[in-house]
This record gives sequence, C-alpha cells and structure tokens, in this order.
Amino acid sequence: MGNKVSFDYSKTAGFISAHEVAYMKETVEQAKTKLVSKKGEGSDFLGWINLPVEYDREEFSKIQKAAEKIRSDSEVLVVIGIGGSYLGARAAIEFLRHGFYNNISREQRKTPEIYFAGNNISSTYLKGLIDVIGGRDFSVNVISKSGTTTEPAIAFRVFKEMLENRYGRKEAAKRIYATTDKARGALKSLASEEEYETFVVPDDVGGRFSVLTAVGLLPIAVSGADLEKLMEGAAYGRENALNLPFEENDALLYAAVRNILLRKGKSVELLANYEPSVHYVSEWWKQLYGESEGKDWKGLMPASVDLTTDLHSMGQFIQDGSRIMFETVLNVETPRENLVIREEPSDLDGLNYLAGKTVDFINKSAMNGTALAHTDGSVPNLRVNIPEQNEFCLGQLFYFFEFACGVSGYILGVNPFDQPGVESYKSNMFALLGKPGYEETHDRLTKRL
Ligand SMILES: O=P(O)(O)OC[C@H]1O[C@H](O)[C@H](O)[C@@H](O)[C@@H]1O
Repeated sequence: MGNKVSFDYSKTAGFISAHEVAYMKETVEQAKTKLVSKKGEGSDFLGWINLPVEYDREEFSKIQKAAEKIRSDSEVLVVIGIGGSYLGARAAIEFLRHGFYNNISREQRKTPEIYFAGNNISSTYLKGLIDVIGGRDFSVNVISKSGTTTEPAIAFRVFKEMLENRYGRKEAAKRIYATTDKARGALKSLASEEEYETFVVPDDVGGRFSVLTAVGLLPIAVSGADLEKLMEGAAYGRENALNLPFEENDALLYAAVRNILLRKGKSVELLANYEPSVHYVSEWWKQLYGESEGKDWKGLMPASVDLTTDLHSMGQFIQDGSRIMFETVLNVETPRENLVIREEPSDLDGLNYLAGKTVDFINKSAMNGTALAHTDGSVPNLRVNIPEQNEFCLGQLFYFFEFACGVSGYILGVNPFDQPGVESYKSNMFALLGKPGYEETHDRLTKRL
C-alpha cells in the first residue's frame, strides 16, 4: 500500500546484527500478548487499543456538530488543556493544516483561528492571548480528564470570565465545551452546574493515549481536518500492529530495536524531523514515551530535534558529543508543497547548481547526508517513513507509536500506563501555594527555599 507508514532499521547494521532482532522475538511477542490480553500492569487503561474500530459513533457525530457550530459562530477557538489533553490536538492540527494556520486569511483557511492555553502558568502568555482575541467572537474547549489540573483550571477561569463579560453567563455557557471524565472532577461539576456541552474522556483511556477521543477530535474537527480518515488510518495501524508477524510488524520491530539499543548503553532516543509542522508530533511522542517508560529509574529518555534547524545548534553534540543516543528520523516522503529553485543569470550566491531542483530534494539530501554522518559518528539511525502529511497517515502514526509504546514498556519491565512521578511537583506547588490540607508540608518546604 502506497500510504503505509513504515519503520526502517536497515541502517543500523553496524550497531545491531540481524540475529539480535530475531533473539528478541519471543520477548516482544510475550509483551504484545501481555498487552492485548489485558493481563499486564495498568490494564485498566487499554481502551485505546480498540478505539479506532470501537469508538462511540454517537459522541463522534456530536463532536462534528459542535465543531460546525464553533466554525459558524467563532473567529477564534481557545483550546485549554495540558499534556495528553493538549499535545495530540496540537500535533494533528499542525501536521495536517496550513503551516501558518492562524496567520492566513479566514477565506483561505475557512475555519476559526485556534490557540492553545492552560499548558503553562504564564500571565504574560494569557494576557497576550487575550489581546490576540480582542473583540472577536470566540469559543472555548476546556479539556481535562481529571478535571482538577491546575494549569488548565487557571486558564479556564480567565477565559470563562472573558466570555461571561462579553456574552452574559447564559450565552457564554453556549460557547464553552468541556471535555472531561463522565462523572468525576471539578470540571465535570462545573460543566453540569453551568450546563456546558460536555464530551467524555473514557475511563479506560489515559491522557497520553487519548488523542483519538473527544480530547483530540473536537479541536481537530474545528480545524477542518477529516476525522473519518484519521480514524481509518488508526484502524489500519491497528490491523498491522495486531496481525502482522513479528518480522513484518513495524510497531513490534520498533519496540525491539529501541530496547536492544537501550541494553547496549544508549540512554537517549532523539526523535528528529525535517518538517517544522511535525514539531508537535515529537512533543506528543515525548510525553507518550517519557511518562510511559521513565519510571523505577529506568527507560530511554525521549528527546527531539527539529532539523535542519537544530543541526546548527545541537548538531555538534549529536555528531561528536557523549555517545549516549540513537536517532529516529520522521521522514515525510512527499511534502505537502514543493518549490523549485530557479536559475539566476549572475549566480552570485553560487546556487545555480541547484537550479531546477526542488527544495524538498535539498531537504532530503540534507536528511540522507545527516543520517550517514550521524551513523559514522556512532549514532544509530532509525527511520519512520510517513508517505504524506494527511489524516490517514497520521492516524497510523499515532497508533504505531502508541502500540509500540505499550509493548516497549512491558519489555522494559515497567507499568506503561501510570505516571506516579508527576505528582511530586504538584504536591510541592500546592504546599507552597497554601492549598488547604498541605499546611505541614508548607512549613517544611518554605524552610528549604
Ligand atoms: O487531562 P488532565 O487530567 O488535566 O491531565 C493532563 C496531564 O497532566 C497530568 O499531570 C499527567 O501527568 C498527564 O498524563 C496528563 O495528560
């Protein structure tokens, strides 16, 4: 199939022998069985495995309708959320839509501008966004599975007040869409009280695996992307991950290869892209792998670079610094746009040797040259080939990484579906803020500052 996302580790020959991958087969298949039989640690959070084929059709059409309403009555949509309630939607919108989505004209874009908030605690950022919205009509999609996360809750207070001041409480409520747990959490109570339209984050889908639920789908739909194709792509990724034999199963091979490299002493996986619009796929991937595997003092550290940009900043280190990493390149095979370099009569810039070549040909030459250089510098290079930046490929890509992540976590021997470490900063922050119930820690921590 010409639109299959695929994994290629053929360039790792100097670092991994064929028999090493074959030797991993049993371990990987055991991990896969543990995952799909739902008998492993964290098995209450495996709803994402069948989501592409079993998703709630009613919720899906409710999402499409809400998106239509937002498109018709809003110039701007503010999407409030953090972590798994933020990164998937942003990754998808940047990957699928115009590279300067918010800057092109409404006629060209046909959909509202989309901004993200609640993913930091910066008042400068909040005020900046308030200025950007100005007097224009806007709506808010507030997303929090737990309904209790501080960052989005703060941003929501600010934009809720702005909406209420502009439209009155009742009309404001019609512009607020809340995506949260079906029963629990402060956001759910608030939404019920104020009669916001709500969307459900299923109990058995953890935040970082929730991009194909309403969490990701509502903002993605507002941006004008095709949700059906996205789900079809994910379903195709699922078919491949569940059914292909080990030797042809890209998700399993990726899980195998990264664990082989970890066991050989690599401690960092660097996800590299050559398209700025893929940047947030890397951010999404970092949360997926970082929260799933980084525990019990184990795991590969997920990091990312945008190339060729970062070859001029991080390039030296990757080529020649501590040999702690391997690199996984996200390769968009056919770019959305492709400009041709023209011939110039004087050739003062010395670029005429490229006349008639496309910019993407130059980009791919940079990518191939870099892969060889990094390989020569002892950085094993893996590649994930993405035929095109469309919904079908993105659905596959999301599923490929999710499935590989579950399998990889079990190979590593951790529970890939919890994130206990995230709580430490939160309880310190609450204590320092003087949240009721944290009095004793407050005194202890204040002395240490
Ligand atoms: O959706 P929420 O409950 O607001 O959570 C948002 C994010 O923050 C938490 O601290 C978790 O570590 C993440 O896994 C989660 O995606």
